[in-house]
Amino acid sequence: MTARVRVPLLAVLGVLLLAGPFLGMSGYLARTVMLVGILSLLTSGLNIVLGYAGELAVNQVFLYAVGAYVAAYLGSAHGVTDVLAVLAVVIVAAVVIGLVTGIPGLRLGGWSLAMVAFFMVLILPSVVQVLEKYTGGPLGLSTPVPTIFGQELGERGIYVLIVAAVVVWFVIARNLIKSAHGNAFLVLRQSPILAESLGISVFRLKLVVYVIAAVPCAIGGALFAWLDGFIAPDTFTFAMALSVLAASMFGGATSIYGALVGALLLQVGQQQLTAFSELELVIYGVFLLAAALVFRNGLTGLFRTLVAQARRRGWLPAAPSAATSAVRTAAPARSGGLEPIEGRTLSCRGIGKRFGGNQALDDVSIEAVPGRITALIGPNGSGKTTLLNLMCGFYTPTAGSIALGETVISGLKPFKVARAGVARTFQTPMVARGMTTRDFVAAGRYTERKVSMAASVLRLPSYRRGKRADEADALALLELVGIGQVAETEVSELPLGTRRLAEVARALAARPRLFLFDEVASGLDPADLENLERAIIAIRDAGGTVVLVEHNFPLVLKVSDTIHVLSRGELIASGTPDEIQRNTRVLEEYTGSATAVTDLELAATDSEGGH
Ligand SMILES: Nc1ncnc2c1ncn2[C@@H]1O[C@H](COP(=O)(O)OP(=O)(O)OP(=O)(O)O)[C@@H](O)[C@H]1O
Repeated sequence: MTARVRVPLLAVLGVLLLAGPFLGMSGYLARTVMLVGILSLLTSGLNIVLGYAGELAVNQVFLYAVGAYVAAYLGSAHGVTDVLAVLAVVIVAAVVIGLVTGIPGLRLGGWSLAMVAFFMVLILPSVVQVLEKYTGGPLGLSTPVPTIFGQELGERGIYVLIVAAVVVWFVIARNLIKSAHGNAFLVLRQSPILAESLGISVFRLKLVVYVIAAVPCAIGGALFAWLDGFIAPDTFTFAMALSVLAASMFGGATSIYGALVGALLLQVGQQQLTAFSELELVIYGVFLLAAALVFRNGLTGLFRTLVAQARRRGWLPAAPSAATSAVRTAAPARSGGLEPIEGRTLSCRGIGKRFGGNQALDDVSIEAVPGRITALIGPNGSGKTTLLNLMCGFYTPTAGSIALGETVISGLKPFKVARAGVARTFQTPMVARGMTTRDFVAAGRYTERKVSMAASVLRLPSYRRGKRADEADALALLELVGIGQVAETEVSELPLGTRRLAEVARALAARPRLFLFDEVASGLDPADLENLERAIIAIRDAGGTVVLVEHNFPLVLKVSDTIHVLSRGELIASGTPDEIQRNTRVLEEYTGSATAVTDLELAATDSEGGH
């Protein structure tokens, strides 16, 4: 469904839903709609933190309780019932709790964070007890009727408030996720290593996602307190935490509206199964297992797969590509060249790297200069990738230092090295699932052209300008590496060779000063190889500093200005391709590897014949 149809359709549905009670909707149905809405807020919170930050932080019920108690306490103890004032306090409370639990929790990450989150839900009754003076303890707390500008909200008013809050939240979530920030979240979920190499501080972004995800949960709590007019600790149970998890898995954690689908299923299911309430945990367990086994991306994922299959078989028309052609015309025509790049000299001085008892690199000193291609070759296990990982901050040298221009980059975190102007590709290409090739390439510019989250949510002109420029840039770069035709294809579905070229375009998008290509030619067919060669030469000609770690000797001999040869962690030769081809030490070292020597000799013959 195109946005032109979807947006008005959703708007009409939203208005009909809002007007429900005025059009004769029954009280039971209205309550179901409100409960689905509230549960969808919690599910959306979990979806954001699990589906995008990749952290199983199931603390939504804790935040829900915080929202509910804040609303109830402000109303009953201080007479503050104004919806906007209370929601403002609730949001601040969610942010504070998000920060206080997220900063230590996210440092631990993984299962430790999941345990912390479960623990938060388990200790809730004790917290309520300890704070009895404010929470009413096990007896609970009644919540005065909420007001807006001094007017009390009746039943219909509360209904409109809840539905409006849910609609507003989903618009916010949608706008955020469908922006460069959402793409950065997807990169983060796919691989923290990839995120860091794009200049993203993984810890900071995870914290931001975690805090954002806390907000709808706490708002849901306040709405629930107003809906029922009374809250008690037995509302905020472990079973509820599981129901949120089940709703997320059913709807699909990376689908924006999957939270609504999951919440609807769970809420309606719960209402139908009240006779079996003692079996609640068992039922959720079965739900979770079924969701995990049958459809890993939830019902919305299943729906998307079915639509994609129907399109492939021609039962449905192909996906609209109007957006592509619009962007295509917006892309500046470039004659295969690049804008000038301000390359920087990379200096590695006396580099040593030890892994336990294994000296992977010993006293290696090399330099790569702007406007030149510097290749790093050597047999398997000679230390090439280790050196590359040192250059981009994934390892810290045990001896020596690395500088980019005047800046010492060894010892910096990878995202800081990336921000200093270092971009890399990976031996096994790393791409994020759930985004187009064009968006993946544009993600390379995430830290360069930052449009704030607020501007993205509000779709301000700065957001639109940034998006247009990023898309045009990404398309031009895809054209440059010869794969413009896959701009709208899901990047994770590209074949290996095309994925490698997409990575090169992504590296270029960051406008770095130093390019590190790790075995970028492996797996490429001749046509792709030609495109790659052209791109590397374009980078060099534009003034970039290029380091090429490669086993493809014909390519190395053809494009390199300088070649450094590593063997068992030591630098055994440096020179021009001609010098290296005739270096007896290099040929001797390669004799240890039958394929390598054949490759090098063959390559030498090839390149001589070729020139
Ligand atoms: N994280 C690590 N922990 C322990 N040892 C490592 C680690 N990374 C690399 N090594 C070791 O360092 C040495 C150099 O490995 P490296 O991967 O850098 O070689 P390479 O030249 O890139 O090889 P290839 O061409 O096969 O990729 C090897 O002995 C390897 O086992």
